[in-house]
Amino acid sequence: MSTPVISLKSVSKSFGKSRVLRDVSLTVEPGQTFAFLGRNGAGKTTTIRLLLGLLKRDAGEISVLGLDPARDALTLRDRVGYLAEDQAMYGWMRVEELVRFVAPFYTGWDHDLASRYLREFELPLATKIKHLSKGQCVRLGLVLALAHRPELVILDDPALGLDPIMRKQFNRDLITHLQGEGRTVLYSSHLLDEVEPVADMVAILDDGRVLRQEETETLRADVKRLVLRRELLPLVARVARVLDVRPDGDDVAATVEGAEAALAVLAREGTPPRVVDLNLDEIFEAYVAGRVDPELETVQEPQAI
Ligand SMILES: Nc1ncnc2c1ncn2[C@@H]1O[C@H](COP(=O)(O)OP(=O)(O)OP(=O)(O)O)[C@@H](O)[C@H]1O
Repeated sequence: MSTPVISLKSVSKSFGKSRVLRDVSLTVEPGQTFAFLGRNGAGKTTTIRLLLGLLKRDAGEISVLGLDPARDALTLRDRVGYLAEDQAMYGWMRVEELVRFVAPFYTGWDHDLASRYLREFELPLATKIKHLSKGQCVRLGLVLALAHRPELVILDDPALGLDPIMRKQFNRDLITHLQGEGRTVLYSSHLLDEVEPVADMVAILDDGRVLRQEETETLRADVKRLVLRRELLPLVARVARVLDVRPDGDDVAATVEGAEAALAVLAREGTPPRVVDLNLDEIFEAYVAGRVDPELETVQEPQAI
């Protein structure tokens, strides 16, 4: 087993009385593109700030590239590329001035690569930062995050300020390029259709807790929507976790974790359901906003013990 690039073990963080992260454990392996998913306020940015040593944890262990960010934040800054959600930049500088200003902070700054990204992202070198559009600011932030060829790239909602065409290009070209170079990418987002084609691993964070970390393909195989007669639900709930149930004509559509076991038990009963494959968006929604009857939860209780 290789050493993980990122490891969080039982990490907690509060701001005053508000507990923002509860017992968070995550692992990101070298070369992975890791999608860190959560709704607004779930705790994604707080986790990222802990990884960069910009905040201190209250409890738990964190290792990034083998270092403790609370102690080695400066060393890490040289080895990690970070694009913040709301990147603050010196508005009075021109694009080329800012790039020249930032370069000496990094030992591995690659001037040719910076020029290439500036060209590819069509950034106007002589324009002042304060006159750039939002999308241009994101693209400039990316140049600054990537030109020192970091081993780990952390992108906090990077596609947020980009138009749909730029977003597609971003995913197809940039992430593929980073993957091709073997870089590890942690990509925080709630624009899931953007993440789906590029992520190897997915973690779903909700209200400061990790609900699931799984390889994207495994998650898709494990979580399915089954359309079946309502009276069969308790049977399913005994072998699988029902995340969401909603009416579907005379039947119900149940989104379940553990689809294989559910299908096996329904096959034994001679009542195979209609199976619907789900995209990441639908899986995410089932985990964070799924609704299940209270009576079904009672059936499920023994499973949780
Ligand atoms: N410095 C702070 N002081 C107090 N509360 C904070 C601070 N930073 C974050 N929070 C709170 O912690 C919670 C998690 O915020 P965080 O920014 O980590 O969420 P997020 O998942 O990144 O959300 P978004 O997708 O909206 O950026 C929120 O309720 C937020 O208000």
